Amino acid sequence: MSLKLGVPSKGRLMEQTFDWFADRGLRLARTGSAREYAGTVNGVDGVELVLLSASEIPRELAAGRIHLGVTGSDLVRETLPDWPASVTELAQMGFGHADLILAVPVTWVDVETLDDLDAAAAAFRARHGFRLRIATKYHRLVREHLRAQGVADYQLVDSQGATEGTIRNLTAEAVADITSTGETLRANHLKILQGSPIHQSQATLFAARGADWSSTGQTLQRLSDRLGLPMPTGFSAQV
Ligand SMILES: Nc1ncnc2c1ncn2[C@@H]1O[C@H](COP(=O)(O)OP(=O)(O)OP(=O)(O)O)[C@@H](O)[C@H]1O
Ligand SMILES: O=P(O)(O)OC[C@H]1O[C@H](OP(=O)(O)OP(=O)(O)O)[C@H](O)[C@@H]1O
Repeated sequence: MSLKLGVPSKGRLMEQTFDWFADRGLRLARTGSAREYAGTVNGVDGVELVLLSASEIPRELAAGRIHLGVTGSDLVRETLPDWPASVTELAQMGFGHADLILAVPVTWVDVETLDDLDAAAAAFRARHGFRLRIATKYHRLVREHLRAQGVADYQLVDSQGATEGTIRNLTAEAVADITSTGETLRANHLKILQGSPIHQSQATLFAARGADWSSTGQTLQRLSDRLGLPMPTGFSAQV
């Protein structure tokens, strides 16, 4: 049985993943046409490349259908309840950095912090008769963060893309989304609430606890050696 390595199938995340492995002596390459999501790994025997949407990789890891996977740390935390029970982090890869933040319109001059948002949310509910709406696709992470900070007077509305546009479209009053350059927020006249981001994400190499390691433990050992990573505990090489 080969060890299945899942990597993002397109865009910068795929290219930077290929570069990260190449810097460590492993050549990842797509095979066939640009639309064929299969590939090869040269440098360590017994590793099969599986190209997947970055957002599907957490679920594939949790189901044990891939042994290793590269995706954003935000997507693993958002997708998998109790993620450390399903996967273990092998390496933070140093690219794909993005902060999950809360943002409100720049015209809300009295709202700079989460405490301010909490106060504004109470006033909003009193005035409008419904809870302030926060648009996001990061439901789990946002709920956990707001619960930990004692903020309850809000509702989440789902937005799977173009989230910053929801305020202009009057479907939300605030957004929780990832940002890297800040350009999308600026273009939509939004400002980030002060304080730590909800999560600081980067591309990360994960191993699936539930995958079948019975015949792939030795391959993981060879791969870890090649990448200069310690062999993770609980995945010991099988002879
Ligand atoms: N503007 C950005 N800058 C840096 N990282 C980003 C940016 N947008 C997304 N990311 C990161 O890239 C990863 C993948 O994001 P995204 O959700 O777009 O992938 P995806 O849903 O798999 O894409 P698709 O469904 O179109 O294949 C996430 O971990 C996210 O944090
Ligand atoms: O801070 P910036 O560099 O402007 O990047 C932030 C934008 O990037 C992501 O969107 P993406 O391009 O993935 O499209 P989406 O809106 O469909 O999620 C994210 O959702 C923000 O909209």
